[in-house]
Amino acid sequence: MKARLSSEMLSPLWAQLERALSLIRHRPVWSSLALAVLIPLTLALAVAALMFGTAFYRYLKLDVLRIDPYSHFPTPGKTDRWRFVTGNLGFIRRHPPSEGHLEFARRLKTKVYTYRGIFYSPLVFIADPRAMLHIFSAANSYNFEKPYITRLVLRNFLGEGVLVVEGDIHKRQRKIIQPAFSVGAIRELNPIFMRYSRDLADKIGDMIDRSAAATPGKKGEGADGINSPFVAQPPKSLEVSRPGAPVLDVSWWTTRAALDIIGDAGFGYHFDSLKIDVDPSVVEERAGDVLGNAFNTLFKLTLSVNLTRFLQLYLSRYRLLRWIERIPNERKRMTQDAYAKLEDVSMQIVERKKRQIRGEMAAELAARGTATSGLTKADFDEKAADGVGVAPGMDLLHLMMRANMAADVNTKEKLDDKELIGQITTLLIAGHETTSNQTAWTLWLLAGKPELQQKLRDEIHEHFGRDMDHEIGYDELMGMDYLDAVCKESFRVKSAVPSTVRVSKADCDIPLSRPYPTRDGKATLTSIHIPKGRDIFIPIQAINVDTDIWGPDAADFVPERWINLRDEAKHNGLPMHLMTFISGPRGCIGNRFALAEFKAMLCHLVGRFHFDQVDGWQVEAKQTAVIRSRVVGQEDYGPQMPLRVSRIAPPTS
Ligand code: HEM
Repeated sequence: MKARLSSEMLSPLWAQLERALSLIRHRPVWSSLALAVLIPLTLALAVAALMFGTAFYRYLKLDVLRIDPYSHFPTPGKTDRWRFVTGNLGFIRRHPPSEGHLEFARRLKTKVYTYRGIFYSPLVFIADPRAMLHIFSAANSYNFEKPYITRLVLRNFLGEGVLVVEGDIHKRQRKIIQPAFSVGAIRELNPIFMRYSRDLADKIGDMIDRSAAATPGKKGEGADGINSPFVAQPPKSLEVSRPGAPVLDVSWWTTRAALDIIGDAGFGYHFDSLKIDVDPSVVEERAGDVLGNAFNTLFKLTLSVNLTRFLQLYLSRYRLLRWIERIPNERKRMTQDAYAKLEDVSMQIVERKKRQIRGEMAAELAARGTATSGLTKADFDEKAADGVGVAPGMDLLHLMMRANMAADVNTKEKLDDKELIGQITTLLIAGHETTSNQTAWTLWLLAGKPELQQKLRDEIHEHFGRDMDHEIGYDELMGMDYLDAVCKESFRVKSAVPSTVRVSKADCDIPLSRPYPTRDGKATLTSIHIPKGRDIFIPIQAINVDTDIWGPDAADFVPERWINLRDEAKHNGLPMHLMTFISGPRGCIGNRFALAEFKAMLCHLVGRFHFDQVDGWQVEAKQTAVIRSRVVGQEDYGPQMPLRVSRIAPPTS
């Protein structure tokens, strides 16, 4: 029956193929046309038949015969016209990040359900903290990997970095790089965070002052005022700008600051992206920035996914079809070229650091007067833990490489050059748009609540002075209570990475904190059985706004909740009580770095300027790898976070 069904399904395809071949045999003039049109058409039909066949088979198993392990889970049913192609993903995409999933949870009255992805593939949604802690625990983390396609795409520009690798390779890499992110090491980076945050504020101040000095009515002579644009200022923002209170895309500027910070604090590279002139007529591409340019090319190539690329990626999830990804084409050639450039500059950075570190180690050993052959791992662990001896200016890569060069680290444990290069691009991608977008969203949240903005500003002035003329150290920055509450509340309500996905490496059972209803409502689910190879959606943002943990106002931005945390939040077992950075061995290694950098930027911006939302403009979240912002009706301008920025009022006395 099975054989007859499939031959019946395939017969039109064979007929087409035979026609194509006979054209080639009998009419040589047409043979090239046949090759160019009919054979690809036949193959496309074959692929389509395979996919629709798979989708229909899944539908039968899940919803008709109900013989799939997920059949008894609640499910939202049909929400998309092309349900066998996009499952429920169209509905999810039409909503802001996490909102589509939360809407399903509300409709189904549960935090555990399944929905359908591409070609009806079943995904499970689990917004249960106990399940999350189980998945991300040290014991289980490596049984839940990133999906193959995600790793394939990321590998294009992250090479063998810690974000991409899995299993024992990840364990080995993480062990070497972890000490570079210790409190002691981050403390030493504080001057870098502060310096670039001050530069960022100076740039914004410069634009406000130029707009204040504007001659109303004088148009189009460079950024000399209100009638001329500043760099990266869309025309609509220019139209609503006022003298002394221009509307600026703050995310564009925080992204530049974060890029400069990660370049300098991450691996000692100076992007100098904040040095750009605010006058668009003098904007120049920095020809010398090979690393930045190559990275941008790779980023754009990776993000532009047309139908062919989508099919290539989708089919690569099947082991037998992985060769498809290796077929040479123009995109592949461009990707390889850009990566070669990136690799070349990164290798120069690595080589330079190796020479520096050898010199440093020799000097340290000479100063100790010991006869040992080198510094040991304990030397680095000890230093990283208390910060003693982590010399100022030692960037993350420098610390990673020092630990990697310790005399007593087994050669097999060490990171090779390719892996070190992978860490550079990983730092760039993981540590740049995340913090910059988080900062931009926080300014927007504060702009919507001026009284909270002022409360934060008062605390900032207590520490930095009314004119922001004091420098403060890491410990003082971390000790600012209201700032801490604002940052954590922002991480909670606008998590820069709102979700991620994992795949089970083997059949497993995931425990739940409480029972949830089954599909027919007649029984309950007390744990979840996940078959090998199934995708699990990790709802970071949804757990962060769970009313059971955070109370009925969970969706609102209320920094005060951190001053007196609810017991349910206090004991949820997550780092900082949040899902934002997930947890365990695959949790965000840069969370301390992110927090310190974010706080420094916020202090310098809120301490010097007042931020307002633009009347009548609706800012919406759009999910890419991180959540970005755009304005409804101004989608053509792409991601932006326009806010009206003015200098704070001078003291009254
Ligand atoms: C607001 C800021 C940030 C947020 C919300 C954030 C969030 C996350 C999340 C959710 C993951 C796990 C992703 C997954 O496995 O699917 C992650 C991983 C990672 N993050 Fe962050 N991150 C932030 C900033 C940073 C910064 C500043 C750095 C570096 C300086 C960094 C470095 C990394 C690295 C290296 C990983 C991979 C860790 C591993 O797989 O072992 N992140 N981050």
